Amino acid sequence: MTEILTSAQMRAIEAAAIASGGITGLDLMERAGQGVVEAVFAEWPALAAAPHRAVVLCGPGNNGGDGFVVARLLKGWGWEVEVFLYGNPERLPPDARVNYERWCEVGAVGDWPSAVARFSFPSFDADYPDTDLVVDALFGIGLTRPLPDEVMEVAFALNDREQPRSGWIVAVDIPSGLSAETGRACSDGDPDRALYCDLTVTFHRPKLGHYLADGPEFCQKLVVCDIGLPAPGAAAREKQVERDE
Ligand SMILES: NC(=O)C1=CN([C@@H]2O[C@H](COP(=O)(O)OP(=O)(O)OC[C@H]3O[C@@H](n4cnc5c(N)ncnc54)[C@H](O)[C@@H]3O)[C@@H](O)[C@H]2O)[C@@H](O)CC1
Ligand SMILES: [K+]
Repeated sequence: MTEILTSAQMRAIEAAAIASGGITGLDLMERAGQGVVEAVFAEWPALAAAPHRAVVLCGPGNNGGDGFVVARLLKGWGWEVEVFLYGNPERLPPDARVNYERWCEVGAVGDWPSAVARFSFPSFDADYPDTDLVVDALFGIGLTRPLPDEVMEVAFALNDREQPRSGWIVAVDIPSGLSAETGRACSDGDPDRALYCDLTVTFHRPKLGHYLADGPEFCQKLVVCDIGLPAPGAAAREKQVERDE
């Protein structure tokens, strides 16, 4: 049976693994980004066959940090990558900040008004070449309140599937706007206040929100990626082995 976690359980597992000294948050973030790229290439082999164009939307927390890793890795594959940050780079949490800096060594970061302009009609339609992949690294399991209006401006454009110029959309951990606990958009009643994705790549174990309520519709295909965290009960088993020796 698949084990499904709450956000709090996932945080506790990550914190325990980091505290044990076996792995750093930065390692986990790198593996998360690698897992997203691998899942994208496995899902759409044509994207792995030659460099394409991506837009990476990064948020103000560690989900955004995963996005900077994905951007750097895709650039390493020869892709053309545009990155936009919703938030203040000075206030990124430490691991996300490191990956922001690493990205800045190889590419530019647009601010959020530029992202809104990028996806506004009619410029989205007329002024920009097709994008093959949008990476949603805005909010993950840390989303605590409804998506801000300026983020929804971009999400509405991407959710409009009559305008297929954005290519495939991959969600890092969970589609932005969706509660990892309830599977509903964090909103005061608008069920569409989240980003509809084609592929969702989550880490270690699925979360409740991937399966409950509207979760499956927002996530579409769900891939669970191993980022090197211990399996449930592993710590207890290790202690048992120590006692037996
Ligand atoms: N070491 C780690 O903690 C790891 C975290 N990972 C990634 O980190 C994510 C969790 O990171 P965080 O806990 O930083 O959370 P998020 O990155 O999901 O978002 C938290 C940030 O968004 C802000 N926020 C929340 N709701 C908002 C709203 N409606 N409007 C504006 N700002 C809002 C919070 O104040 C905080 O700054 C996971 O989903 C996963 O993608 C992975 O890299 C694996 C390792
Ligand atoms: K996300």
